Amino acid sequence: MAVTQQMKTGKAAEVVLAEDETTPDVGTNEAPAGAREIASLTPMMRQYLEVKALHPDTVLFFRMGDFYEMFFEDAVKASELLQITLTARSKGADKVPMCGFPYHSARRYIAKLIEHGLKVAICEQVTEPGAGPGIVQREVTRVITPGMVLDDEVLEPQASNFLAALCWGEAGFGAALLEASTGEFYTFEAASLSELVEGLARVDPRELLVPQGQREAPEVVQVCQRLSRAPAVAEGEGAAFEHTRAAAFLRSHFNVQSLSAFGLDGSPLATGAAGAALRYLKDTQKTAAAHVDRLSRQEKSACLVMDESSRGNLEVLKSLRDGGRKGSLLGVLDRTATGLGARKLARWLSAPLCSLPEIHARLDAVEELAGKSVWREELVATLKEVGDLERLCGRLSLGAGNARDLRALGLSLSQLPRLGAALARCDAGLLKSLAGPLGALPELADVLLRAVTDEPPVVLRDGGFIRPGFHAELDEVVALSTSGKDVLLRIEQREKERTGISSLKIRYNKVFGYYLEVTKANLHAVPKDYIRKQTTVGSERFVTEELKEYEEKVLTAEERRTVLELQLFEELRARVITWAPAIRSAAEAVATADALVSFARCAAEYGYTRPQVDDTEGLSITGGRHPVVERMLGAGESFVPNDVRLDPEDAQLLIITGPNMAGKSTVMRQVALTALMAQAGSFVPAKAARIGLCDRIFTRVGAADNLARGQSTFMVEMTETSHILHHATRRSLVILDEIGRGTSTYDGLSIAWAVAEHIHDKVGARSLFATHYHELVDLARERPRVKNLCVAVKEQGGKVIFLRKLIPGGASRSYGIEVAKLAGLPPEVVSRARELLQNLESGELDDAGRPRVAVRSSAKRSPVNAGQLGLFGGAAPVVVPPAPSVHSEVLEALRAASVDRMTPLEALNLLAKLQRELGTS
Ligand SMILES: Nc1ncnc2c1ncn2[C@@H]1O[C@H](COP(=O)(O)OP(=O)(O)OP(=O)(O)O)[C@@H](O)[C@H]1O
Repeated sequence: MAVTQQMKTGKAAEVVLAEDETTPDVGTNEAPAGAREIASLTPMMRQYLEVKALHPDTVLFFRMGDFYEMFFEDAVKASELLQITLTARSKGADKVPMCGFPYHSARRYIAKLIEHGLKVAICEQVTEPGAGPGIVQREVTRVITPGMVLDDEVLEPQASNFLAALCWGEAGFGAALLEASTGEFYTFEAASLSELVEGLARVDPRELLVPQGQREAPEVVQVCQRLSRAPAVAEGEGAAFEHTRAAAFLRSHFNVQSLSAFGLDGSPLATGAAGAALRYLKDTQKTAAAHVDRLSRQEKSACLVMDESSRGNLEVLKSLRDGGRKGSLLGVLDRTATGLGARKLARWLSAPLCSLPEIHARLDAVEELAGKSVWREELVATLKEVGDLERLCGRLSLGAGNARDLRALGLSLSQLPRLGAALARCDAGLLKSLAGPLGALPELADVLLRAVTDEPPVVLRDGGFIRPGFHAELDEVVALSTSGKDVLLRIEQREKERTGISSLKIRYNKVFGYYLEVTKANLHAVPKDYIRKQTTVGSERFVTEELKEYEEKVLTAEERRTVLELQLFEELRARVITWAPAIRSAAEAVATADALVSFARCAAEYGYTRPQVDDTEGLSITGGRHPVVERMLGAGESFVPNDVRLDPEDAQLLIITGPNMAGKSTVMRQVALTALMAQAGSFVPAKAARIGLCDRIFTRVGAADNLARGQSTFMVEMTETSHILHHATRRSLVILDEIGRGTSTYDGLSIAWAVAEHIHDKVGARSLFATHYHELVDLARERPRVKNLCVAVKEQGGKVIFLRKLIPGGASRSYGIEVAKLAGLPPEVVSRARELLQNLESGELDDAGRPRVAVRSSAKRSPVNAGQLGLFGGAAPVVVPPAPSVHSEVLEALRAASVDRMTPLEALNLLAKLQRELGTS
């Protein structure tokens, strides 16, 4: 990094430009390196192509002085995506497409390319121009990929940015999740693809790393399709995933004899994935990755599992409307003060706990913080002063940080003792335990704040970031360079007086150094001891022996100052790296405190209560509200609370009926969200709640096409339902909204009924089942643990009033047509729908066996027209006289038969005759 920074000089730019101008022949604009005559290229373009050949799948930013340039197809692609002008190097047939921008705007452009899922390789000048024979040497110093980002401008503060390395075999899948900017590193193994996707979805990775040649493997394609945001896919060397090699690599990185402490014994797939992920980080960032100092294994049973579609349906992290945080549970509950806390909270909501002691520990902490409002807000004020410790430490450890990062780290660390002292005074065990890691770093904070100035420059090479008084030698050199400048000013004044040339100036440029400039009109007054250096349009430039001497002193002092400052920066950085594990522990404590404070703020401000979480299999919520819907209601609207009780003994499956728009989905979702919040350690929007631990939450809500997966709405619905039936247990919470609506009524009803029976008889999971099939309420008569509930409405003056109240019993009507009317369907369509509904309700078929539904009321009055219209018949009905059919004769004979006066034999004979007439015997 230091070398990189040293190259950022204007002088380098001049040399490179000169090199540019003297190299007109750069070949044709057919890009691939292999296809061109390398020998005929200029040395610099040869160098470019050599570097590019090592990084073929990246956009190569090639440093040329103060600019990054791109060539060939990279230039074409980048100019379009970045909206920068495409130019050409050289002319005629040898034109090479090229584009570029000043080095200091690189972050912005990197961010854009990463957003498009591309990788960027940064190729820097690693020798000083003119330092040796030939052209400046260049090397790729970092590769930035969607999953390997360190820069604040590219990263969202509240969101994690994970790489997921995957490998698979007969035993299943191994995954490693690595966050380059913070050093978080986890592994897990999965027996099936669904389980793998569940584990990955918790962190929503930006990039997948798979073994060479596997990018198109069905496993990879499916993972990409099933995640809510398709990640970029990179391939890593196959050998890096190989178990023994990966294990050796990990052992050497963590400096341990065995990987058993990381839970990797007997887990070849997880080990392979972890080894490959860490190697990818080291290879792309070209560093030792010291901040990755721990690796933990995620156990499935440790947290409440939600599959990707359930998490999406419940809008836990993102709203379904636009994929943003607003309108999601996270959007409501995130009142954190730091990026660290926001990321922690998102993690807690995507993986709620399954361990009662841990849940209770969080709830105790939230209870204490919720009850002490003044003190809580003081904590918030302190937390706001803490920067992103994880990312600051990560950047500095990976060699990508600058002096501003040191200063920000120093300021943040200096707040920790205050935070620690406040937490140590708490009663809740979890809060108290956070104080420990916060007290370990005052020494580092002190050094950083004493060393770095208040407003250091972004670019290290610009210098001036070490505070006076921190380093004696540096102070001396700085004094010399500034006093040298004073001397130059005195010389200028003296020479003006000596020559009488009042416009005489001492100036500086990189080629000639310091010189005296005299305008043409004053040349007659130039003394003999001036040595002419250069003539320009309006003036002449001179030097003197005295000026040369001072220049030497000033420049030497400035160079020495730069060298010293960079050296001091490296020393400070090394100190940060030494303290990295302690910084990461402190960051973890800050994040936990912040997330708990955020829960407490919501609890206090939104009127939440502490849930009772236990290991029973029941669930009971009194006066429950939907945490998001209640916050979205407009002025004058208020949320109607509802009670829900699920019990394995007598209310395991609740069938919820009610008109459209009544609030069925809302009440079911609020039950799921309440359970999820409770297990994440949050208070819940209810008067009282008792939640028996859930192992998984499943939701099958709404019907969304998944065209990307090539499946129809109904297919998606059935696939998800089948997943639930296979994976739900007695401890699960299942939310099913309108199962079967994606197909014909009879098919849908049959499927819904069979699914409900299966859940009751075989699965035993606590379930809520909303449906428009009123027939389903009959299930309660047959099955002991089925209970019917409906959402009440009132009819008043021909209008439907939604009461939003959940009451026992089944709904008798749908009011779908009333809702359609509310939605503005044309009046004639609404009244025709009413007519059709009446027909349907009075029987399916008319006497002639035709669908009654189509008959218009007016037509019913006229026997001539009976049964003549097709479903949704046209404006001019075609009159066809009813053809006597065998069926209608048989029906007529049946109708005429007086069964109560027949002997059994007569009845049998009649049956046989009718069958013969139908041709079935
Ligand atoms: N308890 C409540 N208090 C206040 N408003 C509510 C309540 N429940 C639902 N609502 C409002 O009613 C709207 C419709 O609710 P919801 O989508 O749950 O109805 P639904 O019965 O599932 O409808 P459909 O059968 O058409 O899917 C919600 O968007 C919300 O604004």
